[in-house]
Amino acid sequence: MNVAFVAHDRKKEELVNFVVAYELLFQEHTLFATGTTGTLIMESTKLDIMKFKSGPLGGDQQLGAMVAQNEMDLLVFFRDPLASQPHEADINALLRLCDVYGIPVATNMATAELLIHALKRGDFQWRDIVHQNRPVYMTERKAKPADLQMSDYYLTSKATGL
Ligand SMILES: O=C(CO)COP(=O)(O)O
Repeated sequence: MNVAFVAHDRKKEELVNFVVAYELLFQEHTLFATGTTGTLIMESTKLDIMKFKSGPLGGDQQLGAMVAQNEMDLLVFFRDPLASQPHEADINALLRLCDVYGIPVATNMATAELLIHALKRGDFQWRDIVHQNRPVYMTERKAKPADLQMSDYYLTSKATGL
């Protein structure tokens, strides 16, 4: 499955700890993240993550583009409910698109735990039906972001340095 991680600054440590705890499970999936979140997770794990731009610089919108293609299967987005963000519009747009396309979203640890156990159990298999028309590289369960060509996806932090 394609899984995306995003966390606002005061939630980043919580998200990194969460991903570390389930690193073995996440190894089996194709991972994406906004820039800083992805960097922090990669520093604490051996996971390969395709990093988009930092959230305020368009990362939420890049993830939203994947959602709009129905290519994202799970979004773990630990947002900060006690701080306003300069890119609030982008955040709302991303979450809105997840509702448009019926994408499972966890915005806090409790929901993330539930969804991760569902992922482990195979409860996300219905997403394979959605992906029937996907290119092969996106349906490969074990495909790692490193195996993907840059041209396969949008501009990422690997290309932009952000
Ligand atoms: O701001 C964000 C999501 O709205 C997160 O972006 P970063 O992971 O780059 O900090």
